[in-house]
Amino acid sequence: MIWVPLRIQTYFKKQGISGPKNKIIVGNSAEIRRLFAAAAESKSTCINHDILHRVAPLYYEWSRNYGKTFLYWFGSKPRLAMSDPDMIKEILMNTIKSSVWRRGLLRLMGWVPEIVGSIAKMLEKWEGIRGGRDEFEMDVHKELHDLSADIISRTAFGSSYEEGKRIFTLQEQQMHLVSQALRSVYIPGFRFVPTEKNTERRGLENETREAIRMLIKNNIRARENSRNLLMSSFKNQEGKEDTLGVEEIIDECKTFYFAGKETTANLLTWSSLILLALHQEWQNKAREEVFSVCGGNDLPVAENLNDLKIVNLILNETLRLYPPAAGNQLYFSLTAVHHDTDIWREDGSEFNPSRFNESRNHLASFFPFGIGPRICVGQNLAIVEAKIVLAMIIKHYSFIVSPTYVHAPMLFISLQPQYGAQILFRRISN
Ligand code: HEM
Repeated sequence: MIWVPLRIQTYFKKQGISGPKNKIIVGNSAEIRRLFAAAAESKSTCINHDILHRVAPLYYEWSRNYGKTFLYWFGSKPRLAMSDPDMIKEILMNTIKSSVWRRGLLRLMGWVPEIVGSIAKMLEKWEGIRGGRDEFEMDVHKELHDLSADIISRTAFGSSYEEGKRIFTLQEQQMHLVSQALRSVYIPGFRFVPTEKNTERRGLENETREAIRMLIKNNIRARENSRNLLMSSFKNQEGKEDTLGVEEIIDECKTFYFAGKETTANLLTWSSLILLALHQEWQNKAREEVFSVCGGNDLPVAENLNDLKIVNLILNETLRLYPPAAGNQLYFSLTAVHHDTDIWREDGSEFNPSRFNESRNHLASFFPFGIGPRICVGQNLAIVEAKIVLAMIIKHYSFIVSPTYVHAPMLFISLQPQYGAQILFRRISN
């Protein structure tokens, strides 16, 4: 408890890496909690994309005192924060082992009609809300979460949001508990102590597993998909062919449900709506492109997607400024690298999608989906989904942020708008 942390600190010190003072058992947990609480309370009077102090407050604070690479302690666990692309690449490419998710989502283009159908259903609902008015206001954050949940349920499990709803609700409740746990002191083995929160966590975990088990059992298509995605053989860590057991399949389905819904919904919220509502010139450019590529077709088809180049630039710029996924061990580094003005020049905190027209110098200067063996398997699905959503919304509505919108990005497992995403829509076509 004393010697191991001391040895680790001395080891890093010799390499010129220091950090905030470690306290026995609790590490820097108290400061981490304080920094996050202060960030959540901070309000800015103007909207800008300089968000590091809000979404990665500990990186923001400590990197100023200890440099871009520093050591801090999450309870008794050491963590190395860094924003040097070479180091990050080295770690993500060479030291992290791959999980079984390496088959990828082969049927992606075949899923386009399902994705389009799901969005059309959401837009029908929006028309109901508009109720013939020229303009209407809506908090799109929840809408886009439901949409993303529906799409992941249909594409990966062959079921609908209604069927998967219980699983999403359970996962949201788990998210709250996990988020609380992440901000409290880490004590090895404490999660096995039967406290109220731990019992609740275990109950939710068991119920989620049971719900997925039933979904796989009852829904024939879900069963086929899970066989395709998960039950086929894969190469294990020793390079030998292997298959998954039922409990492992349930584990992987859980990841899939969670990873697929949260991140994509947040990408959609930031890119499709908040950022384009704030940057009308890019909204207009994207609309012109969508009309010219998709023509009179009301609904985009798979063949249109590659030609949506401006939409692609906008999505990349959103993923750079507002990287949605926080599950990554290197999250703080990810946000820091994406906002680093040494890498992205002095306008690094501005929304400028055309920067992605230039080639990048370094693989690890932009990695919203991770790098190396654990790179996100859902990235193509996420991009295809986001392109179609953007294209379909932009064809029907122009939009600005509502005067009630408060720009407050907050890290809550993934990157969310703390007070919602209130957007004013105006219908532009019938
Ligand atoms: C904008 C959307 C998304 C972002 C930004 C994102 C980001 C990421 C990142 C950074 C990782 C790597 C985590 C690590 O290093 O451990 C990851 C892993 C993963 N993602 Fe995504 N993701 C997105 C959408 C999706 C979707 C739609 C799916 C499923 C259909 C998905 C499924 C997964 C899975 C299963 C893993 C774990 C892979 C493994 O452990 O080998 N993700 N994602």
